[in-house]
Amino acid sequence: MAIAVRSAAGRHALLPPLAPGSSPGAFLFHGCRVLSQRAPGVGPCPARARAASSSATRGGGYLPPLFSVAPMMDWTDNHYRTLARLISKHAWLYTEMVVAETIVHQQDNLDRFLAFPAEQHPIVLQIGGSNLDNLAKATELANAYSYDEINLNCGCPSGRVAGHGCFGARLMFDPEFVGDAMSAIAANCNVPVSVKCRIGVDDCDSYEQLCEFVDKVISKSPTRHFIIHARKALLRGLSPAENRKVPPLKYEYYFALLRDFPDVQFTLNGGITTIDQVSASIRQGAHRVMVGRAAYNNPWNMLGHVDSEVYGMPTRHSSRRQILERYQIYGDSIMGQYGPSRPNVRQLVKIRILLYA
Ligand SMILES: Cc1cc2nc3c(=O)[nH]c(=O)nc-3n(C[C@H](O)[C@H](O)[C@H](O)COP(=O)(O)O)c2cc1C
Repeated sequence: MAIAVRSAAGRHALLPPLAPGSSPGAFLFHGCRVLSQRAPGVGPCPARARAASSSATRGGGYLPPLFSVAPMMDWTDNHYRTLARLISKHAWLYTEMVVAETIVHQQDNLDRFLAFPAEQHPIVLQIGGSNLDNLAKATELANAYSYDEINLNCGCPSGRVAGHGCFGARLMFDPEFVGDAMSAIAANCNVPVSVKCRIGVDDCDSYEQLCEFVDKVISKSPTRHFIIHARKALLRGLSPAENRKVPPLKYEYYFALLRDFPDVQFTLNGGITTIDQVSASIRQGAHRVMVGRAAYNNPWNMLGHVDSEVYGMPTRHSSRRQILERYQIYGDSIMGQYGPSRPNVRQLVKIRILLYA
C-alpha cells in the first residue's frame, strides 16, 4: 500500500510502504539508526530553549524545496543542470560554489559565471567567501540574474577553501561572522537566503555547538533555511573526498534540529544514494532532502523519479533518447559561446555519458 504524504507545496506525494518491521519513529538508514522528530539520544538544546520565545515570530512563510540537487564544484555546471532539468521539472538545482571575489573581480564577464537558461529555474546560487564587503557586492551583482535563493557555503573542507581561503567549513567556527555575512547577503538580494553547513568541524562537533551556530545565524539575519550535511568536517588530515565518507553520518542531529527549531527549515543531506532512500527519509520525517553524488552519477535513476515520487506529479514521458536529442540542441547552441573552446565538445559530452551510467 502506498502512503500519501502532504508536501510543502500542498500536493500529495506517493511514497512506497514502510519496510516490514519499521515504525514511523525510527528507521535504519545506511546502518545508522535514524531518529525521527522526538530524536531520543540528542537532548534539547539549552541555547535554543533560551532563544525559543524570541524567534517565534520569525517564520516568514518561505518553504524551501522538498528535493534539491547539491552544489558540486566542476559537476553542477550549466551543462549538467541543463541535463538535470530535462529529466526532472521539479527538483531544485544548486550551482557549483562561485567565490564572491570571482564575481566582484569579473564584473565585465559575469555571464560566464552567473548566466543560466531560464528553464533551469528553480535554481539556487551558492556563494563562497569570508569577506563581508565582497559577499555583499557579489550578492548585489548576482541579484540581477534572478536566482531563486542565495546560499552560503559553510561546509567545504578543501584546503584551498577552508585553509588558504579561510571560508567553507571553517566558517562554522565563527557563527557570529556567518550571521553578519547572511545579513549582508540578505540585504543585497530580494530572494530567500540559506546556509549549507556540516554538523560540526574538528572538535567543534557537539549538538549544542550546532544549535548555537543555527541560533546565532537566525538571530543576526533573516536566514530560515539550513542544509545540513550530516557529517562533521575534519580540516586536517582528510581530503575533501574522504570528508564525504570517513566521518560517520549522524542523521539524528538533523532530526533533533527539526525538533528544536520548529520555525526554521532544514534540508537533510549526505549519503542518500537511491530514490527509495529519498522517499524513505521523507516518510520517516525528513522535511526536505538534498542529493549530491547520486544525482550526478546516476541522473536517470535518481532525478527520473523525483517528480512522481517526491512531488506526486505525473511520471516522466520522455525516453533517454529524447532527452539526449534535446540536450544536443542545447549543446549546439552553446558551443564556443565564451571563446573558441568554451565550452568544448568534451565538456558537453561528459554529461551525456552519465545518462547511460
Ligand atoms: C565533486 C564534488 C564537489 C562538491 N562541491 C561542493 C560545493 O561547491 N559546495 C558545497 O557546499 N558542497 C560541495 N560538495 C558536497 C555536496 O554538496 C554534498 O554535500 C556531499 O556530496 C554529500 O552529499 P551526497 O552524499 O548526496 O553526495 C561537493 C561534492 C562533490 C562530490
